[in-house]
Amino acid sequence: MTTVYTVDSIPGDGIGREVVPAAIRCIDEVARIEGFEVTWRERDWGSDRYLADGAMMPADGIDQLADGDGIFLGAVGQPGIPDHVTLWGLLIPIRRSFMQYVNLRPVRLLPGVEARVSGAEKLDAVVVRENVEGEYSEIGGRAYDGRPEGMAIQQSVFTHAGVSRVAEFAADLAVRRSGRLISATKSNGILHAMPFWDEVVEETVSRSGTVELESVLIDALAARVVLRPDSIDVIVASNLFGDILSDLLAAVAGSIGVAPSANLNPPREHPSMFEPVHGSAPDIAGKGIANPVGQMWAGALMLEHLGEEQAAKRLVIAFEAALADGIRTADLAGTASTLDFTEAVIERLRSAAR
Ligand SMILES: NC(=O)c1ccc[n+]([C@@H]2O[C@H](COP(=O)([O-])OP(=O)(O)OC[C@H]3O[C@@H](n4cnc5c(N)ncnc54)[C@H](O)[C@@H]3O)[C@@H](O)[C@H]2O)c1
Ligand SMILES: O=C(O)C[C@@H](O)C(=O)O
Ligand SMILES: [K+]
Ligand SMILES: [Mn+2]
Repeated sequence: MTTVYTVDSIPGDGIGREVVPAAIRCIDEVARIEGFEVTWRERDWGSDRYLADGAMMPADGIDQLADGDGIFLGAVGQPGIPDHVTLWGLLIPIRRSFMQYVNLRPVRLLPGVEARVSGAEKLDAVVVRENVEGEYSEIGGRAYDGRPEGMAIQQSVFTHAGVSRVAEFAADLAVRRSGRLISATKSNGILHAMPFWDEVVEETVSRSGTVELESVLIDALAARVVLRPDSIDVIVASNLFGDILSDLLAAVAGSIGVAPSANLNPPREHPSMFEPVHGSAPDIAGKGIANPVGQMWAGALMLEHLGEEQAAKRLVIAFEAALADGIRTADLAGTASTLDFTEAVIERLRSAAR
């Protein structure tokens, strides 16, 4: 009997609507080759829906996703709508409702891509970003809007459970890689939350036995990413620090357009969500030039999560081969369109399967 996976696809906004269909074509192709099927439940959720109905997704949107095997997201965000409305109306509720507390963001220099800084040739790292608490919180408020007394207060939330589970995940990953783990911190300036982060990370990682833990202040770590990218393997970081570091590392690896992310619910009690690191890129949306590699790689992470490791490998090998052959989009100084690149990947999937 053929295995069938049910995946909710949410292309969302901007280039999400270009790179999601591109990646789906490739996933369907590897599924055919490997002999399984994906039933896509396409959701037209996002900014257009918000403008028409006042909500990014239906009131029972989370329930609709709950029984699926995974969620395949493009990006949300559109000029004219405040970015917190689009993020908190769709992306963040999904991450939180499904306890996707790990945001896994691998990054490495892909074949054929020119290193932007020296040392990036050997860049091969993973950011383990805390994904449901930290600096992202609903706790706070505004007062006296529009008056000189106008103010905003935003509380960070760091819990023992939240920090230790993400640290444990990162330590386990470090054990399977170099054995080294960097914790991004700011315990010199952030008086309560970051010393707490340090303590809980240290206590958790020490239980893992062999992992060599290095706490690095986030400002110095940002510089180190650029100056010595090859000195970095696994990083565990709070929600905001991990967000910033992942764009920075992606840029060092050539383009934000190639970076994938997996929003994981490690106990597998709920579906996980796979998306590129990048956003809806309104500056290039509709031009057909977006790099679909980040979305394709996110698709490979999803296939791996589903247990289809062979299919995941095939997909990564195929987009790497297309890049190595010089087929590259404009962000990587190439001339290929999204469609050209996608066709090139499909061609390589087919010829490798022959
Ligand atoms: N997970 C998400 O849904 C998510 C992530 C980040 C940003 N956003 C939203 O996206 C919107 C735009 O945000 P931004 O401009 O800060 O970040 P962005 O990632 O959308 O774009 C930053 C720059 O990178 C380029 N870029 C991004 N992806 C690319 C790709 N695949 N190929 C080629 N070039 C690419 C863009 O053209 C732009 O110049 C905002 O509304 C923001 O809130 C959403
Ligand atoms: O988490 C966010 O802030 C949205 C986006 O920037 C991301 O990296 O997923
Ligand atoms: K995204
Ligand atoms: Mn981001």
